Amino acid sequence: MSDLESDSGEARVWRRSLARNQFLVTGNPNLLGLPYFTGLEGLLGGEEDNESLLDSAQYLGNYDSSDTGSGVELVRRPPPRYGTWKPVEDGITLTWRDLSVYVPQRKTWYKSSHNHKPFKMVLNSVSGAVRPGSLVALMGASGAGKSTLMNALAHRMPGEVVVDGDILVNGHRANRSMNALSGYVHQDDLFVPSITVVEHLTFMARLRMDVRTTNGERRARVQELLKELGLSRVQHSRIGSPESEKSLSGGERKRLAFATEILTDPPLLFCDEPTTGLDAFNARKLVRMMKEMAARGKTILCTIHQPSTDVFLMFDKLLLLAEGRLAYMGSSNGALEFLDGLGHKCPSTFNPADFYIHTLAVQPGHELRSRERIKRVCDNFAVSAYAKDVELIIQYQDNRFLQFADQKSYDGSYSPATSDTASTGSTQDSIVQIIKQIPQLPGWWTQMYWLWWRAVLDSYRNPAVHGIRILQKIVMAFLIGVCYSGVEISQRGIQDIEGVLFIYITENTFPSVYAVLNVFPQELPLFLREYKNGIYRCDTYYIAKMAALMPGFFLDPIIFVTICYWIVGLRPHLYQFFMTVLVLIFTANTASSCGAMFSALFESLPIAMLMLVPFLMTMLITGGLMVNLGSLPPYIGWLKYFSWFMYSNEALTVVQWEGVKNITCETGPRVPCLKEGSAVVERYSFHDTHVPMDLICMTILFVLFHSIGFMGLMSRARRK
Ligand SMILES: Nc1ncnc2c1ncn2[C@@H]1O[C@H](COP(=O)(O)OP(=O)(O)OP(=O)(O)O)[C@@H](O)[C@H]1O
Repeated sequence: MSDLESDSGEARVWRRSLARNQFLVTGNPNLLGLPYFTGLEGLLGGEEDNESLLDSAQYLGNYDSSDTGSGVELVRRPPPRYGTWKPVEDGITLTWRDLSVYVPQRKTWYKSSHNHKPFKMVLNSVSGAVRPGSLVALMGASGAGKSTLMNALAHRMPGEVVVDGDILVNGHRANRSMNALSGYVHQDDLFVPSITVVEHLTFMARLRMDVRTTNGERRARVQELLKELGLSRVQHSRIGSPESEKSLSGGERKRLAFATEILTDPPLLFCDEPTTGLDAFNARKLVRMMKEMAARGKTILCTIHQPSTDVFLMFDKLLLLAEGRLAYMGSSNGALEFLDGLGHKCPSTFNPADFYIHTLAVQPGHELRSRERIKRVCDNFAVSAYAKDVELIIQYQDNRFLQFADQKSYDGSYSPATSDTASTGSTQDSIVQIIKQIPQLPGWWTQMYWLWWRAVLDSYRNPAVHGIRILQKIVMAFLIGVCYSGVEISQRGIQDIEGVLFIYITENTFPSVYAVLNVFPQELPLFLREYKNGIYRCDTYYIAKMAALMPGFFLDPIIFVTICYWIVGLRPHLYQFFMTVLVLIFTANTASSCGAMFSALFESLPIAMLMLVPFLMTMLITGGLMVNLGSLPPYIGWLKYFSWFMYSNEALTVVQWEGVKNITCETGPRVPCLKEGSAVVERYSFHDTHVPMDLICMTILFVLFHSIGFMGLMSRARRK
């Protein structure tokens, strides 16, 4: 050891050990002259005790600290074990000041309109700070606003919710860049049920880990997490869903959700009740993992319900919320002292966590008294020394922000007087400058590929989507074939042939529409969450989802026509057969695009169905199947241009009757007779030169329906 510097006035000494990057510190860190410590000036207020040194050590984020009795030993942490990119070394300090959240209130018929307030305040001017290297427990009674606070801090609030106040990351407004910086373990976990645990983690590793990470490193990280979270045994089990064909237990799902969020080792982690549903052993193990992450400089904010005493003691700091207000923020022991000072003493037999919740809950039957108690606690906290400590950290972070703004305005690239929105761009740039090592996400094609991969696994493991549908197609093809077998080219045969073509169209329309109708409503919550987390774009999701289903809309018509065409006895030429298949492939795909449009436009399946039925009926009527197109009134006739039934019907009719001569006439001069195929085509107001145009029009409808569907999904994703 060698003395490197000492402060003569107050005999503060710091020394560095001979081992590289290892410090033994005694005295006030303000005097150390290290860049890490300079920022703490004023924050520590000249305190010299070891506790503030430990805090300082934690503040550094990339140091481990221990109290040796005579001083504090700081040891630089080893570099991360995986990936070519390194986690953020300086860590993240998250601060928020006067944060209020207002949620919209729906107007109900029984509430008089003058009493109706459009917004309800669920968070009331809450301020706080979380420093790197700390594991903070966010506690409060049910409905206190814990999830709301976490969502607001994580910038994962629905669009209709109003968030007022400042949220700063290392002194800068983070906004959407928060997605790249943070992981968020939600209270309710959402997965694609048909894929396995390892497939899910592989998918996430491909889309969330830095693009420079090698495949071997990704696989190693997945295996490491499976092992650490005790999921190796179930890695090849399907995740399943809690309502049906259950596969993973609730605890396993929780652990998988946690593994998903820590895959990238984010510098900031929000966990909303991650231990709910876990047994004591797994809850302890999970919190210990968080503790280890915090010890590596991560910033972790975690809501927790009824933790056992030992789990509770693992948290460094405590944040208590009550009725949307801040009731306490500081060390876990400090909360007991603070409440004790207000006359709320924790009985020795009580778990402190239970005591806090009990003290800050609105107790049924004693609402008024409970609210008075909560108000008193919150009011007292606002003027307490604990609140001042928090305020000091916030002020320090504010100063960093102002320094940045001054610097930018000096450079001429930033004006502090500009609006919040205007400053967002510069602020995001600054975040990128500060936190240089946030993962670089994969590009458009990689996203497409992996989303398609997951969608294919999902759809082909779901028997309702393909297996049963193909079986149904085969059965229907035989049934229809038998009913119409032996049609002939005669006057009576015209009706039979047109009838069977009508059945072909409907049989390739309705199943295709309904096959996709539930695709988006069913997966909407998962899509919205993943989209908000910035895992992928809306267009890649939409296209991948459709691309995964599309082979079915090629296969269905091929199977159907191959069986049915020959049994019915339609024109026995390869050209007519292949053209019939082709037209029906176009029909099935256009119909599926219509289903996708309704699926994406409406949030739930029943509403999508409700809207679809009149639309399909209109398309069917204007398709020339039920009514001669020539007799449609002009004010409704234009709708036929949106009807793929019409294009398909025309193309199939032309293909069947093209070049047909000498159709036998019934005996008797009064019976009308169509002697040639062209006369049949004309009879239905079709044109025998229109087949290519029919195919082009169906393609245009396909693109139009998908474009509308995509825009619907996009606007929902942005709104929610
Ligand atoms: N989007 C919303 N619309 C209407 N009310 C909301 C919304 N979000 C939150 N609230 C209300 O705000 C209050 C706080 O909700 P929040 O979910 O944050 O509580 P919590 O402390 O996380 O509760 P719990 O522990 O039960 O999950 C509740 O009364 C809730 O009904």
